[in-house]
Amino acid sequence: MQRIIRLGTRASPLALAQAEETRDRLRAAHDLPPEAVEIVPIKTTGDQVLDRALSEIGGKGLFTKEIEEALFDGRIDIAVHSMKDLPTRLPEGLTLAAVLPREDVRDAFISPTARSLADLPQGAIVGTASLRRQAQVRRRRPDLQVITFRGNVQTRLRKLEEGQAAATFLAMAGLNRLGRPDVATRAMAAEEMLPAVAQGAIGLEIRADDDTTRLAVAPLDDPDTADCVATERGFLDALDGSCRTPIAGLARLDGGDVVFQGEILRPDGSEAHSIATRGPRADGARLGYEAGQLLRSRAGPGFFDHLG
Ligand SMILES: NCc1[nH]cc(CCC(=O)O)c1CC(=O)O
Repeated sequence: MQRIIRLGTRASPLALAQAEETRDRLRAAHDLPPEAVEIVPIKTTGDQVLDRALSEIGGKGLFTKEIEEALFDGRIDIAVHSMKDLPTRLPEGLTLAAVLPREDVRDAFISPTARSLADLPQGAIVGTASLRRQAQVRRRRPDLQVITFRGNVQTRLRKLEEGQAAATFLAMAGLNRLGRPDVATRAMAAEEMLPAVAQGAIGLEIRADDDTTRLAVAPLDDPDTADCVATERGFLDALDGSCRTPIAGLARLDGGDVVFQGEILRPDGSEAHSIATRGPRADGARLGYEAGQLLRSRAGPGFFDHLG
């Protein structure tokens, strides 16, 4: 009898869409019947805190801890994660077995009235819960007022319609996976807003000793995405991946090379440091890590004072 493969994921519409994509790819790779792959929605700490900026609660893995527990307990075989939400160091006994082909890496600018960030009137209100986007907006447009903005796509669009803010941002990847690319007023180029590390990538985490599942997910791995994400996560790892440091990073391939760009900012946008580097794609993780170390030393100890 065919073993049932259980996919664990958050219960949000985006998380479910990502799990469905994983299920479809698994079924196609092994010619499996529908009942062979089951999706198990799991509530996480991050899902239960809706009224505060996530950064205020602190701690890494807000969206992953309960799902990893289910993996350890054997309630699921594969944890499907937005790589963006996955801490750089995985718990002992778990491993990243595959990274799916990346969606659009860019951030979407969303506004009922303006065409772009530069186009917003002086002093306009912009809503986002992301520390990175808050810092990048303040850096580029110090005149704007930034407020914390959370909730799903529908909630945010309603808040925009009500005039609570003139604009917001969401990952293009999420909008595309939800079948709502129309929500984006414009996709922002990386030069305008450098995306979060691993944005648009889905990772499959399994038990390190589960060889059956490792073999099952192997054909789903996209080496191009995996090498880029490894570079970006190396960068994040060197910077300690603190939830309170706005960090952005994007790697692309150019032949056999990985081309990386990274940025760290003060939350108020008063200071930013960026770095660009390239090297053999096989060395991506080390390259990213070294870029992070260099940026850390360039920024100096004072830069991280706000962490206190
Ligand atoms: N932090 C929440 C989160 N985690 C992943 C995505 C979008 C999908 C992705 O980047 O892969 C989002 C929402 C957003 O940033 O708009």
